[in-house]
Amino acid sequence: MKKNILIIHTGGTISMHVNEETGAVVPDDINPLTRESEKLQKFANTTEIDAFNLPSPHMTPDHMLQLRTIIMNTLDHNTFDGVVITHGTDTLEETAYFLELTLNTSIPIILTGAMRSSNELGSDGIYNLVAAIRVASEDKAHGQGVLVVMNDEIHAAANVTKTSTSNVATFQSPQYGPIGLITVSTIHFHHSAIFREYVEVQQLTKRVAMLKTYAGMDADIVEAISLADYDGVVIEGLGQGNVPPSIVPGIKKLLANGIPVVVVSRCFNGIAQGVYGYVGGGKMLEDLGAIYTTGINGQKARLKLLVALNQVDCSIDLPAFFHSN
Ligand SMILES: NC(=O)C[C@H](N)C(=O)O
Repeated sequence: MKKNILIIHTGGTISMHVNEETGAVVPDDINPLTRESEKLQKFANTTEIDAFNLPSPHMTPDHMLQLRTIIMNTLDHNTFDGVVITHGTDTLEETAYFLELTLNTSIPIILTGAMRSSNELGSDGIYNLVAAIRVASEDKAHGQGVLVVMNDEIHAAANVTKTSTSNVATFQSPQYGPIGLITVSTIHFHHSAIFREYVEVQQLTKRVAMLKTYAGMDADIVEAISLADYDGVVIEGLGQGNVPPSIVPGIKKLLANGIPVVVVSRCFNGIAQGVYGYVGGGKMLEDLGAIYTTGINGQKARLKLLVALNQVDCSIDLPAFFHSN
C-alpha cells in the first residue's frame, strides 16, 4: 500500500533553474518541483508544502527550528508515514544534523537536494526526490534517525558531509560510509545509525562561533571572539586537535570567562583527542578545560553546542554530551 509522505520544500538548487541569458543558477518564483507533483503520486500519496525558498547559504538555525516545529506539528496529527525535505546542498548536512538532535520520532525524516538545477542537462533533482520518497516509505527506515538520500545512497545525518563542490556524488560519510543504497527495485540498509540523542529546544538565544586553525594563525582572531558576545566556541584544530601556540592565551581567556570551548579536527577522518602536551597540544588544551568531541565535523559540533546551550532544562553535562557520539 502506498504511504502518506509529507514533502517540505526549503529551496536550494533542486528548486532553481539556469537563466539562459546570464548563465547564473537562480531561484524560481514558482518551485519547478511542483510541475512534477503528479509523477510523485506513483510512489506515495504526497502532500507538498513550501516552507521556504532559500538558497541554503541563507539558512539559519532559526529556519531549522521552524522546520522542526512544522514537522512536530504534523507528527502530532499522525497523518504522515514519513517526511521528505528538499534543501540546498551547501548546508544540507547542518539542517539534517540539527533535526537529528532535536526531533524525537521514529518516522523516517529524509533530506535530499540536487547538484544540477531543474533545466540543466542531467538534472538530478527529481531523481533524488523520488529516491527520498521511496526511502521515506520504507519500513526499514523507521528508527534510523534523520537520513540524507542523494545519488542512490543513504547517509546518517551525523556522519554525512558535502565533499565536492559540483560532483553529483558529493555527499559522503568519511570513515563510516553510507548506511544504505538504492537500486531500481530495492532499498537496502546494510548498516544502522548507531547512536541517537535527543535534546529539547524551543528557542535559540545563545550564540556559538567557529574558528578554523592554520599554521601561523594570529592571536587577535580568538581575542576578538573572546571580546564579542559568544556563549560557546568551536575550534577546528589541526591533526588530533592541536592549535598554534599564538591562540592559547585567547582560549585560556574564553575558558576563564566560562565560555565552553569544543575542539574538533580539521581532518575529515579520525577522532580529535588530547594527546600532545606541547603548548597548544590537545592534552594541554584538555587539561585547561577544552572539550574534545568524537568524530563530528566543525559545523556539526557547532550545532551540537548551540543545541546544548539552548536546551530547555539546561541539564546537559557538556563533556559527556560531546563524548557520546
Ligand atoms: N546544490 C545546491 O543546492 C547548492 C546551492 N548553492 C544551495 O545550497 O542552495
